[in-house]
Amino acid sequence: MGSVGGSGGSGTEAWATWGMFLGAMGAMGAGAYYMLVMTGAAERKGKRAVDLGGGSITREQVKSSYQKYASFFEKPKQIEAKDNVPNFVDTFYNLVTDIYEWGWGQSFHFSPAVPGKSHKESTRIHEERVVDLLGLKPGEKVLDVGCGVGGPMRAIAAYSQAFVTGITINDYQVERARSHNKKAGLDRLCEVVCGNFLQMPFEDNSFDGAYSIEATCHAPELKDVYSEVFRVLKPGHLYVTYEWVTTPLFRADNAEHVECIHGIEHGDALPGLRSYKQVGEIAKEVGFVVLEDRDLALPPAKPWWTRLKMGRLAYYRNHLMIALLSFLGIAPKGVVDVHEMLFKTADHLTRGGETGIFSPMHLLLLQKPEKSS
Ligand SMILES: C=C(CC[C@@H](C)[C@H]1CC[C@H]2C3=CC[C@H]4[C@H](C)[C@@H](O)CC[C@]4(C)[C@H]3CC[C@]12C)C(C)C
Ligand SMILES: C[S@@+](CC[C@H](N)C(=O)[O-])C[C@H]1O[C@@H](n2cnc3c(N)ncnc32)[C@H](O)[C@@H]1O
Repeated sequence: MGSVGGSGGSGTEAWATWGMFLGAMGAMGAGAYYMLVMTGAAERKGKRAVDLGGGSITREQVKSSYQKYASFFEKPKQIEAKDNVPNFVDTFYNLVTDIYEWGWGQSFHFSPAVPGKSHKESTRIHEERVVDLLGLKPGEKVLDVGCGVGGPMRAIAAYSQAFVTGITINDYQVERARSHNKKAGLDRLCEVVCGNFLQMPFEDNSFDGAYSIEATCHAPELKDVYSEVFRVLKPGHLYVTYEWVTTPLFRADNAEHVECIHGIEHGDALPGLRSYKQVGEIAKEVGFVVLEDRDLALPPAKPWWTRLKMGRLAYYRNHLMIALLSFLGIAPKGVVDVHEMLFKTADHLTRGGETGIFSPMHLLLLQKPEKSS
């Protein structure tokens, strides 16, 4: 029998076996460490798998908060009660903000793919378009309606040198956005306020421009948020919004279309998607002059959903990782359910894009008239 430390051939074999065993253990450990700590899912962005939490919700409350979120869509649908919506949206962002940052980045929106450019560059191009449309100048004051953790805000401030004020209903996002602004050295230009965009804590006629990127879809009544933007914007000045809508290809009598749109609403905290036609009409009702009303997703733009679709393999890996972290007690229990919900919504969004029945980037360029009627 060869023993460790014994002499002769069998002793050498035993050492070799031990060496191989330890090597394999080391490689597995390094692999697990890489998976859990180092990999940043689709991209690297400052959140790690081991940091995933529930925003401002305590670890213990994540599971019950998710159950509460899901129950909003059960009958009778609480989501249909207008007053419940901001609270419900706040809960949603407590649940998803860390996962979004970890798996997508600091800009919580889609962008048309740009040939030869990375996702990061395409995202920036989509954000900088806002500056060009608004004609923003250094030193002007612009409002970001529904700012998330501030990816667009920082790109827009850096590109225009304008002062950006962002508003979000979610206080965890305020904390994240302020920390990112500071790290990026942009806190001189960017400020973040926690509040409801249906009743904004800003003076009338106080902004030189305003924009919203994939945020007003959370408003139970679009008219309410557009009226608020109208109120705080200086006369003659511009508002750009990228809206989530159903397109002319959507058929309300097609069961597959309806199922896909409901899937998008459930996975993205939406009180009900509006049609491409409604958004422009509502803007006019509020008093805006509509300067542009078009879908940025239409060709020649390249698909916005390829990034989502291509990430599928990474989502499976993420799911395993989250399940393991949750099992080990590192991630809060309900995070697995939240991730599963996002997994499903990724499919619905991709189908919405591929069939062309849904767009997350219907552009409205609106002007507040010099004299309001
Ligand atoms: C504008 C809104 C959010 C748009 C997007 C930023 C997010 C919509 C769906 C999200 C995701 C889906 C799948 C997730 C994946 C399973 C996970 O492993 C990593 C994160 C995802 C890719 C996640 C990232 C953000 C989205 C693309 C709404 C809410 C109005
Ligand atoms: C999908 S995120 C988009 C964030 C940001 N525009 C971006 O592109 O990164 C939607 C944002 O709208 C905000 N929001 C939704 N309803 C709101 C409300 N009633 N008042 C203020 N913010 C709201 C959310 O908190 C979130 O920050």
